[in-house]
Amino acid sequence: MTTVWVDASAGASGDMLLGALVGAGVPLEVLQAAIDAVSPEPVRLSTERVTRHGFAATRVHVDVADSAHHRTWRDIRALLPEGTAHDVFARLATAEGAVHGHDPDDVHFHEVGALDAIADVVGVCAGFAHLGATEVVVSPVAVGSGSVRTEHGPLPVPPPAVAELLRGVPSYAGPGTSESCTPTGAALLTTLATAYGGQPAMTTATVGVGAGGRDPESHANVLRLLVGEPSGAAAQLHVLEANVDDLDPRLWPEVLAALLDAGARDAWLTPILMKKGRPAHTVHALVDTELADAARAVLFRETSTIGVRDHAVGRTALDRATTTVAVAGQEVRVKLTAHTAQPEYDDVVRAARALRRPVRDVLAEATALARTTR
Ligand SMILES: O=C([S-])c1cc(C(=O)S)c[n+]([C@@H]2O[C@H](COP(=O)(O)O)[C@@H](O)[C@H]2O)c1
Ligand code: NI
Repeated sequence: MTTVWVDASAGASGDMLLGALVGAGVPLEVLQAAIDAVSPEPVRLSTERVTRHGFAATRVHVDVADSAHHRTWRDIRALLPEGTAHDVFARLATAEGAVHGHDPDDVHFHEVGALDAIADVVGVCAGFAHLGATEVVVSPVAVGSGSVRTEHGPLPVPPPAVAELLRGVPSYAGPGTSESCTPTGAALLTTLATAYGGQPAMTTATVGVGAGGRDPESHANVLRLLVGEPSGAAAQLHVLEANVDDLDPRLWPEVLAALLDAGARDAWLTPILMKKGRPAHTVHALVDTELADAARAVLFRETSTIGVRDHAVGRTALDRATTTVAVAGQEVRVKLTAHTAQPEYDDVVRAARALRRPVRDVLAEATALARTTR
């Protein structure tokens, strides 16, 4: 399992991503070979060590022979096999088609001609594949502010294609006073991302710092990749909450069950006194980022709430394992940590009923047995 966290707090572009991948240890030859396999004309990659506001970074130069030749998505699709690079271009073409009111097939890729875009997209996808990324978490994306000069005159930042590509994705202006995230950068991030948010719990092995061509006064214009292994400690979770004063109380157990079925790690109620002295409940669900939407949907579907709060929370969990002990021949699963041995209560009740013994006796015996087997 390899986790990659993309720090896009200074924005993203194809060349920043290429630089960060090389900085994180992906051999340039891997990127070059992937591009050579599809490019209709020669493309040459080279690297340069640069500094951005005092920070060392890798810049990848993409030299193309015919930067004036514009290709449409129809042309490029014919060059690309099915796969992630194909998906990135399809997203880009769909977004461009939407904002210009064109058929995606007829979309021309901007400014520098399609070869440069092919190199960026194919190279970046090959780089992530080389890392073996199983989880790609993308930070909120800085898009910049102000305006950007294009062939067609000035465009507001974020330019229309970026705004379209980042629909449903956390983004903000960030430190840049011009365009920080290009359409190619946005298409790459949103195709590769498996989740969005701050750095996930991980043990970082390598850090890649990628620079593009611009070196503005305002900030270090770099994109960082943290590459490592996922770790269970201090996971980033969410607590969803809603105060409810008008639900038939008989429904609450099913609401909690539905939240757990939707993948919540825990779901619980607290009694509260609401405005106008009304007795009510707060329903809470502890969820992983990627399951928050599903749990939120349960709250809207199964309760009468019209709003759900969301707090990002840290959580430090002890490593745990499950063992099975036999109490007078009855199997009881026990959850073990370095400090605790906790029999599964449902198993204990089933065993106690089968043995016609008090639940607390079976609980004590299962706990003692688990401690001796540890
Ligand atoms: O020329 C056009 S139509 C144009 C449109 C847009 C839209 O967002 S729509 C953006 N741009 C700018 O082109 C450059 C190159 O972007 P890449 O993704 O190809 O690197 C960039 O500055 C875009 O904002 C041009
Ligand atoms: Ni455009």
